[in-house]
Amino acid sequence: MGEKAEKSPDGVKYFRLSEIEAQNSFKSTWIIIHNKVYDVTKFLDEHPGGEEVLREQAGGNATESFEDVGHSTDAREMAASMMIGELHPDDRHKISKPVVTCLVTSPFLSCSWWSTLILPTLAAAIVTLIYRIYTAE
Ligand code: HEM
Repeated sequence: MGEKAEKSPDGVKYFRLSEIEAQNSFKSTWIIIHNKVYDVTKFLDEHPGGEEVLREQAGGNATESFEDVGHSTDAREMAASMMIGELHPDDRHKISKPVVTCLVTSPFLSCSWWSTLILPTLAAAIVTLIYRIYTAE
């Protein structure tokens, strides 16, 4: 009870995360991208990126993988035609990741926890090394 699909005030169908997670088979494959729910069952063997990548995300949050690929506008329009509803607002926190504060940004690295830790540490180590060499004599 309570954990059933509902409609938002503007008529969008809301799915609970538990309902979406159950759609992870060949018979029915749903994925979540930006809190929207897509039924990609019929699209599996048409996907230019292959069905395997979609099946790996089945029943779960595919937002990051979808954006990492840098899908075209065409791809986004195709996705829109497969949208069947949205993740229930009360379940959205369950799939969102904690926000990483980016201390160091570099064009070669994306902001990740290790780059924010390793880069400053490495920089400090190099400065210390140079300082030691200059003050050795
Ligand atoms: C409804 C969702 C999706 C649609 C409509 C879609 C559609 C497409 C389309 C049309 C392309 C061709 C390139 C382009 O136009 O950007 C493509 C490529 C690709 N897609 Fe998707 N995609 C979806 C979801 C995903 C997800 C969730 C993943 C990863 C888990 C993924 C992984 C890829 C990869 C790796 C390629 C690149 C293939 C290559 O360049 O050889 N796609 N997709």
